[in-house]
Amino acid sequence: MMKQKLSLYFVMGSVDCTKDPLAVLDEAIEGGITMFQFREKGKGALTGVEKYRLAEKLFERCLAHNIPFIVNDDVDLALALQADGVHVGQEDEAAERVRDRIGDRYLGVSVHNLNEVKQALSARADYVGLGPIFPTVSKKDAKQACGLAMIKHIRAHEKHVPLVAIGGITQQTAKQVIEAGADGIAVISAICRAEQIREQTKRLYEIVMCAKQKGGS
Ligand SMILES: Cc1ncc(COP(=O)(O)OP(=O)(O)O)c(N)n1
Ligand SMILES: Cc1nc(C(=O)O)sc1CCOP(=O)(O)O
Ligand SMILES: [Mg+2]
Repeated sequence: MMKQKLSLYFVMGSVDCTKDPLAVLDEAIEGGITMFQFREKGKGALTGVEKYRLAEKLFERCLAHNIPFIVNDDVDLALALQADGVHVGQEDEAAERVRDRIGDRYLGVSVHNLNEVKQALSARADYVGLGPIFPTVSKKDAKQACGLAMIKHIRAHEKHVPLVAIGGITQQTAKQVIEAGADGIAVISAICRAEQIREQTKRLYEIVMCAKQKGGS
């Protein structure tokens, strides 16, 4: 179930969009995204009531289409909205504490190596986000790219962990990412920077689903 939801995970905030974020999300939903993360971060990001109002509207769209709505970093916001889950990184609120606060909502944890995967699992994470796989333009403080080899390494040691790969993934690389052992791809620019968001999202979805079918996951 979780592995299916991770297939095409769209991560986005207003800063990533060149047009109305609601219109971007609508098109991405029409294109077939399977999960959404509200990541309102970076220069010019909304805060306070404005951030809350945008989150509320994006959440409504996801609810209407049965797409899990995950909040990045901000556990208070996730609880206030009764969102489907939270995603935290190694420098955010500790995963164990987040799990205690959110109960059985989804918990995603960013990881960069096998040790962090094991820690995330002991904190009762529902999935891990491994990245950056490739260099990314969307996260200023991203670590060095770990490449497809890290996906293979983690999958060799943790056969069942729901794992989504993130960072610089495009239509050109999505197939290799799934073949390396990821259950899905998480993207910002491959959707936000697409000229035709609906069509490009649909293409990404087809690539991922086709690669997953062949790999039997
Ligand atoms: C699915 C997914 N994976 C990884 C991240 C990165 O989280 P983090 O390292 O906490 O960095 P920020 O996104 O908070 O800048 C993610 N957001 N989503
Ligand atoms: C939000 C995020 N986290 C990363 C990590 O490595 O943990 S890379 C990243 C940005 C992903 O955006 P794009 O698809 O445009 O490369
Ligand atoms: Mg974070």
